[in-house]
Amino acid sequence: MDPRTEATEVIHFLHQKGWAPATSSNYSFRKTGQSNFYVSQSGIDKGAFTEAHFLQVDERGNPVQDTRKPSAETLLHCAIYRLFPAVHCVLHTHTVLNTIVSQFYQQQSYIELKDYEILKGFSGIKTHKVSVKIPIFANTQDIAALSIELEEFVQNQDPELKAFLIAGHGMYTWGATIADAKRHVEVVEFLLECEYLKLKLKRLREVEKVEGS
Ligand SMILES: CSCCC(=O)C(=O)COP(=O)(O)O
Ligand SMILES: [Zn+2]
Repeated sequence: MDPRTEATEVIHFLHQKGWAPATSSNYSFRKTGQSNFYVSQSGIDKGAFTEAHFLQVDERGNPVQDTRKPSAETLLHCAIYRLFPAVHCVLHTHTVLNTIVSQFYQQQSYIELKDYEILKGFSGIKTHKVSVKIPIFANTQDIAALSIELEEFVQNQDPELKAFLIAGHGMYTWGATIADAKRHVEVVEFLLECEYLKLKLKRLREVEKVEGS
């Protein structure tokens, strides 16, 4: 399938799931062997997104013969493609869960996902007996600074990074193919829901303990 068509289908899937409300979220794909990539136009309602809303940018995020505005977060996509040469698709979602969980866990600066079977949905993971830490960066309107922070984090702390959260904002993940990136979004969102519910159950148990004593 043409990557533009495939990526557009994924965007509609994410929008239908409620993971890209209003004009939030942005997406990109890169063709094999190219440094330029295609990123979503800024400010588009993702329910109305069409293939024509992708525009070509160079590796620094500058539009190639196009006057339209690429996503305001294009520099994060640039950083991810620079860091991971095998990556061909980057997906960013704004979900209720990734927005609130990232704020809730912001102080510890990461959320740890471990002992879950679905972790095998991440490319390269073959067992549930792993711990995947999703870092949480502070939200900012300075995307250039955030992309530098991301690059330094990957280079110095986690060269195998699979996804990251921006507090009160959203989640980024990526993959070698568009299908891999979509699967990674589903894995992260599923596990954030698990962590959220686990936390609620823990609190419930604590309340029951206090009330029972
Ligand atoms: C209305 S959401 C605020 C911007 C944002 O976080 C986002 O993901 C969409 O920005 P874009 O420039 O890609 O439309
Ligand atoms: Zn965003």
